[in-house]
Amino acid sequence: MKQNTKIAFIGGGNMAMAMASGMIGTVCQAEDILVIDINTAGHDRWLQKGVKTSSQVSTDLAQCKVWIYAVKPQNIHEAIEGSKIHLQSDTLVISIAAGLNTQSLSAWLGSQDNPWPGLVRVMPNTPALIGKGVTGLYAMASLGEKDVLLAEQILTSIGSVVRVHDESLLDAVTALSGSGPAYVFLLIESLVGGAMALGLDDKQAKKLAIETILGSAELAAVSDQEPAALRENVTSKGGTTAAALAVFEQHNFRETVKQAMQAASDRAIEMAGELGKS
Ligand SMILES: NC(=O)C1=CN([C@@H]2O[C@H](COP(=O)(O)OP(=O)(O)OC[C@H]3O[C@@H](n4cnc5c(N)ncnc54)[C@H](OP(=O)(O)O)[C@@H]3O)[C@@H](O)[C@H]2O)C=CC1
Ligand SMILES: O=C(O)[C@@H]1CCC=N1
Repeated sequence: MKQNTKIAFIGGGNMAMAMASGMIGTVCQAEDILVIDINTAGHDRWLQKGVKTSSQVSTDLAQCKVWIYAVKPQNIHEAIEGSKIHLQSDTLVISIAAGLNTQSLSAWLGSQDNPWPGLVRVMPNTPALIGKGVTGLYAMASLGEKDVLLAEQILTSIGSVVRVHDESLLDAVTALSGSGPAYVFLLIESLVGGAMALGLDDKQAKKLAIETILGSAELAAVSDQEPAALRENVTSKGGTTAAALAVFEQHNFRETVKQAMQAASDRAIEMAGELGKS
């Protein structure tokens, strides 16, 4: 990435903050970022990071080669309408909004007859805050490979990137890694609750739960054994793990997870239908 490439976030909430935190000091400096957020309540957090913020668009936006729309899906059409006047012919636009597809977004950025060609749709996740995110990326076929590489370079600064060539798969990515951190936090909450019921205190329970998840994930990442084999390694015949797993099976754990992910994916498709009309 060229030095001093300017990057704008339109919407400066949780996800923009998570992404910018990973980007600053790796692919850019704080002064290379511009945040436009109509909600001034969060401006102080950005100023403390040394990032310029504004509650309205200005010609500063035209100086930014990369625009990242990081508003809620229901606000993106309005945000595009309010900013697109500053688009330059080489602006690379990245949308992180769940559900909304490139067909709607590129028509809003350009027009129905002349859709904006320079668009990448991505699905990051909140561990980006500590550089451990994982992002699904779909690039429109009309986008030049140089811009795809630029998008990948920016996103690699907040973790790893998985590119998909069929846009509909981004809804599956949303159901897995986009929403996934919430599933893991729910698991941590449940483990802590279970441990406290068994007598451990909150601090002990939290440490044991988090370290177990961290260690298991790292083991799965480096091991040449499949997750199922790693699970079997823990499960002694007639032992404690077998007793616990039997309860999970009785309550259809796998089916529950599958149904939850289906609901997330269905909701992404539903939002695209509700909001994605030009
Ligand atoms: N949170 C997550 O884990 C993930 C979220 N996403 C996607 O990221 C996007 C942002 O989510 P999140 O960061 O949680 O949302 P937030 O609500 O935290 O942040 C969005 C910010 O944008 C502001 N805003 C609203 N309209 C405009 C506008 N027209 N111009 C400029 N700013 C505006 C909002 O102000 P106000 O509060 O006044 O509305 C708010 O401060 C969503 O589209 C979501 O689908 C993707 C992956 C993971
Ligand atoms: O809950 C949501 O809609 C967003 C998208 C993925 C994570 N958070």
